[in-house]
Amino acid sequence: MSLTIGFIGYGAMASAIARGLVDAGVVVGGDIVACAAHYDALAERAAALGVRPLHSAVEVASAADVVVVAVKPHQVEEVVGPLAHELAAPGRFVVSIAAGWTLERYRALFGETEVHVQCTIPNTPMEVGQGVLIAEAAHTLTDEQTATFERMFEAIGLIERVDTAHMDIAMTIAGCGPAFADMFLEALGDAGVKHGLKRATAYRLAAKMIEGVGALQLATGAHPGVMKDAVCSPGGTTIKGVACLEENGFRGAVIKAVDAIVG
Ligand SMILES: NC(=O)C1=CN([C@@H]2O[C@H](COP(=O)(O)OP(=O)(O)OC[C@H]3O[C@@H](n4cnc5c(N)ncnc54)[C@H](OP(=O)(O)O)[C@@H]3O)[C@@H](O)[C@H]2O)C=CC1
Ligand SMILES: O=C(O)[C@@H]1CCC=N1
Repeated sequence: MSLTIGFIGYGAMASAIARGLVDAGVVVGGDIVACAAHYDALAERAAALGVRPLHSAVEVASAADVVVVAVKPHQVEEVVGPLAHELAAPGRFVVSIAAGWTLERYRALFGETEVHVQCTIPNTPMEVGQGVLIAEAAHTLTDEQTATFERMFEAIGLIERVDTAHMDIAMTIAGCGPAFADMFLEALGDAGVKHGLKRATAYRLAAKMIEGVGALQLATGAHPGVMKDAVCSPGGTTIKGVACLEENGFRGAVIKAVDAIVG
């Protein structure tokens, strides 16, 4: 794809997307430009992929065909607001990954200036081409820009379009969920070590198990309860652990964690 992709903010999520795009062959590192608050640290991080570090957001906005807004949500107004003129250049479009930012908020930010915007929420597994990208159903990309957007992100994950009203809950499941899954992975690793497994072995077993469970559910569409029942042999080992998780409010704790984010 002959495109320049610009990241305004090049932290954890932006660099995961960049790595995914380069490894998937969507672009080469030299087709990516980025800026951050601290130029020297950016230059070091960018070198890993051959990404071109720039000194300011306005330089990124002027150089890129696709501008990815990847600063913290509370910084979008201050950092991206003044760039409306550059972002409105013909052919250019914005992909926002900032939590809580919707098309309506960008419209208010840019006022009269017509900028093509697609709001999204990615997740960290994009780094290895196994991500999810929540995309707001309402957007202002042209058909051609939409095709470019889809070609870019389909290479590194599943694109799931949701209504504006469901952006926050979709973000919580797919965008925040990796941290919950990481905690589960870490806990299984600790338990494995407690019972004598090498840590690396325990993580490998737990990670592949989590990957496989996701793949099985996606392939069969089976109800998770049915999948769980298939593992629990009558009078067997698994049901003892399941009963213990129920006693400790495992599922309730997960639902409460989601409530804590979406309110
Ligand atoms: N992490 C995740 O899993 C996900 C994150 N997101 C969204 O992605 C965005 C970034 O999050 P994340 O990557 O985790 O955060 P990070 O803190 O890792 O990255 C933020 C980046 O913004 C840069 N920055 C700060 N101020 C400026 C500025 N004035 N001009 C240009 N760049 C600036 C920082 O620079 P420096 O490094 O020099 O300080 C850093 O590179 C957020 O909006 C978040 O909601 C969405 C989904 C998932
Ligand atoms: O924690 C955060 O705010 C970001 C948004 C979704 C995942 N990480």
